[in-house]
Amino acid sequence: MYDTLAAVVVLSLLSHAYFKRNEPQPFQFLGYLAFGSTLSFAGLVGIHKATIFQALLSTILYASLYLAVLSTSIIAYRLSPWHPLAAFPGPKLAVISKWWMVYNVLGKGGRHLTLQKLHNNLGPFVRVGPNELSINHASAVRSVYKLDRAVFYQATPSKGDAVITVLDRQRHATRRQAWARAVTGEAMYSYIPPTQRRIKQFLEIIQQQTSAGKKVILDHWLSLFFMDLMGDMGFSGGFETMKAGEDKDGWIDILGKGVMFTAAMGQLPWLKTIMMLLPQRGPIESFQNFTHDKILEIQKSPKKDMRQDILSTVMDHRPGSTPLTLDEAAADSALIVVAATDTGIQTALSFVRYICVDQEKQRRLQKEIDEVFDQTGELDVKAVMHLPYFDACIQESLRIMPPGPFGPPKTTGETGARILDTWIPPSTTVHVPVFALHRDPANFGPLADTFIPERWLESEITSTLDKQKLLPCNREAFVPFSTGYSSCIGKQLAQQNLKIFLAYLFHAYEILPSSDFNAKEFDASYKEYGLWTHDPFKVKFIPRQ
Ligand code: HEM
Repeated sequence: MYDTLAAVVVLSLLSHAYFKRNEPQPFQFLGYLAFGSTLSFAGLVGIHKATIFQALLSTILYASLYLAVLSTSIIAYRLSPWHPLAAFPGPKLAVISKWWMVYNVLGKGGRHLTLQKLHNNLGPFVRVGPNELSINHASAVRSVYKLDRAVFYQATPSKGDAVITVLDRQRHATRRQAWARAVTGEAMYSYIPPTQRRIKQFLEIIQQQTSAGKKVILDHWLSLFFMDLMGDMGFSGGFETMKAGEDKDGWIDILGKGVMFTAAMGQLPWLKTIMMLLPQRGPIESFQNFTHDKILEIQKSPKKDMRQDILSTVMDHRPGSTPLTLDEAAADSALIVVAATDTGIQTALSFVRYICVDQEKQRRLQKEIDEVFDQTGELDVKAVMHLPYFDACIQESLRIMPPGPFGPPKTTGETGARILDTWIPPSTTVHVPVFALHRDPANFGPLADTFIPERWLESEITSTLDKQKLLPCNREAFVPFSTGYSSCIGKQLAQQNLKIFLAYLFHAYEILPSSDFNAKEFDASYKEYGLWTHDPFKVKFIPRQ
């Protein structure tokens, strides 16, 4: 008996040594466990002539002992001075298990603040997982962002890869070229007329709500606006949520939950194999049906009739490149909505949130914007792209509340990497905590938590405002769109959408927060789940003369 128990302990320790190098998939591990248990059961019955009941009990005992020793050995190793990341400080629970991060994302929604606090206390390198480091330093940004993507991205709940989840660099580059054709250069300008049509519709709704004396829940209408807009740009139409006054299919909600799911499960990518077995019902299924129909529509349409939308351009592969599979096209379709809606909503919301509480800033902004509208109310789209104060307000909105507060996770791969003159061992996941970086006084001065667009205007820093308070303004530490080979390909399109939308809005209305608005409470309501959630934001629109 004792010999067998000792053998189980040795087997556990040996399998830990093996799994450290060859991490098994969940079903593979269960397969090993089932195989071992079957051997034990058969041996007990066949060789030791045990009864079935005795054999079953003993097998359960051996399996439990095996799992207990394996877990203890893993935890002891992670906490030990022999672990390659032992020199980096971090919370014990984070060092032991990735579930610490999952809890901080799903359980608390306060990961952005947890990371900020940890860095304030422990310095630029913090161990936030058994094999993961958070690196909060402006000079680390470029070295981190040029590394390969971590397996985090493989947790996305879809069968095929979207451009954003492709790990292979060459395949990613080809997919990215197709996206570049769809959302940059000439293509970008073709989206201006549909954008203006949607803005007109949005303004009409605001007018109706305002003349009926209603307060407007801005985030609700922003969600519908960006959803309809991306329906037009992405698929040549298909969403009419503003008209309905609601997202009746629940797609915004479900795609947001998909991001939350990835943010949490990306910590445990092995869980995807299990999750994918669950039946996908409700909004996710109806969204998949929608994209499936659009994909077939594009596949069937003759080339000369190709529509000018993101999906058809992304699917229009060039000679020599592999066409997208149906699953890949479906994954890119979801990305069109995920990448562009919530990021747009959150940026526009932060912009309005900070401008509407400060009349001086709002008047200065409107003065600048009014100059690019003619007498008939027509906007000079080219000119609106080059308004310095407007630009500074958008930068500041993206700095203070970056729509992607957790930086893209990368891996040091098989070779390891040198970051900030520190050697990071192979197979370490590293990321830059964007929220903490953007709010760090080392990068944005003592008023890093305050919305001050002037910090982006060099002329103002040297003249009117107190230099001490606004400097430094470290552009290297400003990464709302990420940077490097996998940075946001839609950056310019995003800025075009936001500028045209916000220019029309502030040209037509003076915007005030509702009388019960409490800035402190509202800001404290922000929770980070890979994307932001917060309390509703109600505003009053006052038509301008
Ligand atoms: C304010 C608005 C936006 C922000 C702040 C933003 C931010 C980002 C960030 C941080 C990434 C890198 C994510 C990662 O690597 O995990 C990214 C990637 C991406 N974004 Fe955006 N984005 C915005 C709008 C858009 C728009 C309008 C589009 C196009 C319709 C778009 C398309 C993409 C795509 C396709 C990628 C993946 C790029 C690649 O894998 O090479 N984004 N975005």
